[in-house]
Amino acid sequence: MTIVLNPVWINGVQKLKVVPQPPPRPARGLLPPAMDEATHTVRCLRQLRSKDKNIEKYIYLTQLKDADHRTFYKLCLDNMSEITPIIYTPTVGDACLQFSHIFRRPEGLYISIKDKGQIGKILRNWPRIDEGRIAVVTDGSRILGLGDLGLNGMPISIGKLSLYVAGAGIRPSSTIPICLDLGTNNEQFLADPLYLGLRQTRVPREEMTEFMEEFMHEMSTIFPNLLVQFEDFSTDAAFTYLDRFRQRYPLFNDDIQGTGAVVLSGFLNAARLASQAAGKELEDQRILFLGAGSAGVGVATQLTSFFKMQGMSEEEARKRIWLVDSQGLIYDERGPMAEHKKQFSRQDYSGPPMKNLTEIIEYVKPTALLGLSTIKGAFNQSVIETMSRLNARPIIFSLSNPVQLSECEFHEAVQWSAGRVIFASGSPFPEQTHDGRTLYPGQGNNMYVFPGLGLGAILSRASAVTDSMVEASSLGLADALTPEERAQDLIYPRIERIREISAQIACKVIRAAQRAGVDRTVELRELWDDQLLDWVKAKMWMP
Ligand SMILES: NC(=O)c1ccc[n+]([C@@H]2O[C@H](COP(=O)([O-])OP(=O)(O)OC[C@H]3O[C@@H](n4cnc5c(N)ncnc54)[C@H](O)[C@@H]3O)[C@@H](O)[C@H]2O)c1
Ligand SMILES: O=C(O)C[C@H](O)C(=O)O
Ligand SMILES: [Mg+2]
Repeated sequence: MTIVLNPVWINGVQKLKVVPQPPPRPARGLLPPAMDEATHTVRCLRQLRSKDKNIEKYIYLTQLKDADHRTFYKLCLDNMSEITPIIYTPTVGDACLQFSHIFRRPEGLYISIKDKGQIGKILRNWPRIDEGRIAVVTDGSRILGLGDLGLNGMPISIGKLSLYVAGAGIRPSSTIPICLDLGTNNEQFLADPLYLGLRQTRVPREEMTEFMEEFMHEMSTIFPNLLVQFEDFSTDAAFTYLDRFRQRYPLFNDDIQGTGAVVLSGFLNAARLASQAAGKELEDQRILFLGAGSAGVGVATQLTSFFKMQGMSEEEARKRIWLVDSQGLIYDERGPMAEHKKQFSRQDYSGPPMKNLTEIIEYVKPTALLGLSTIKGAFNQSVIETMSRLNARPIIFSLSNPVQLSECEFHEAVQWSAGRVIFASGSPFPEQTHDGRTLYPGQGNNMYVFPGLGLGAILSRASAVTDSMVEASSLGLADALTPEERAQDLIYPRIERIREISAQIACKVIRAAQRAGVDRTVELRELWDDQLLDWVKAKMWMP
């Protein structure tokens, strides 16, 4: 790659900045005479649309990215709402299930338990060490709601990083998709002769922790400017390694923190609509969760901020939140429970275990019902009709992924609530017409947050990702709705505007990093807000 040194002014001082240049056009004769970029993008879009199955579209796009990443990202940017569901949720779920069968060429880094003791040596094999800025790391132990997929989880890291590039303009060469192979308990994969991972069950937790310590240490030594995003670790590992490493390295857990931020943002907008319709105050909201895993508890924790913004204490805020897991309503007298659930365990209920969701709704009288349970159809007609009887505009977020695990589909929520629902889902659903009106579902997926959160953390060279930075990303997203989007009752902006939104989120994150004193690009402190926004936008890579 050619390098050009461009003079730039920083705080009145002229410095030379390294600007990598695109590769030169192939020599005359090596391209057909009528080949031009714009028409080629149209050609690729036609080829993509000619495929019937989404998994074939996924394979086509993977190969296009490998052969010609500029055209791939141009296609993404020009067709965000069409392409995101293919390279990301929900199709990426099928890509993971079939990864060992559809695999063409390797992409990313594979580190296995067999590499313990020499992880640094393996990391040094990465061809672009100096450029590394963001790694998405999974151990494949809880891929979407699909369970333990072992090494087949790699497409999750790849898909998230494609959205970093498309959605936030992170330079492709600075992204590192990583899959840690610590074994799998997926018997079907272990028996599959094509499975690409180690043929062994998962290692005990103690051994995993030693591995993770070595991995994080070597990562920070070899890639000193790297932000790490943990993705789709099983519940206990997700909480354990976030707590263990977040003070020592710049990292965040997308399922706990990214999801918390995206749902807080959508909830802020939804609660305004619901409270207006009911003629009530924002502080009257009561939230019931189905699912108390890493995402459920992550979101519940972040939603306490909603109540604190209304002037409540932490304790009062928690009292507005009820959690249900596979055993039913979570309350102290039920008996021993996992550590992460305790903070939301109810002390004000002491009857027999309550398992039926409609009965729990009658007891709690929630204004909002949020699903992170992986249970398809859990929000059935009786559940939604009960929510609709209790609320002028019920808030229903059916957040489990992929689409076949969603607690309910948008058309069901519209029909059973007679068009009154305020709805968001993890996976995309088509819009609906009701009584001559077009209703749009929100996509409450962390994809709205992690690109901007990551961009802000990378550009400020934050030494840690603080709670205040995560919250700033959420408020940045909530504020990003345009008047037109608000007029259509949207609670999330349209995905086509993701670059603009990511830039706004990144600015809020940078300011939060500065307030927390974890920023290391200190010259950004001198910039006014509009200068900072311009600077962030100028940093974004364009295909
Ligand atoms: N929309 C998003 O951005 C987003 C982000 C993260 C996770 N998710 C999705 O959320 C889901 C859960 O993820 P997680 O990491 O919390 O998983 P998890 O395995 O940690 O948690 C699942 C939870 O659901 C509960 N559950 C299981 N069966 C139940 C039942 N029959 N009734 C009630 N509760 C039941 C479990 O007890 C557990 O508390 C997944 O489908 C994941 O894809 C969505
Ligand atoms: O990957 C997604 O689509 C969202 C989330 O991180 C999940 O695990 O479901
Ligand atoms: Mg995830």
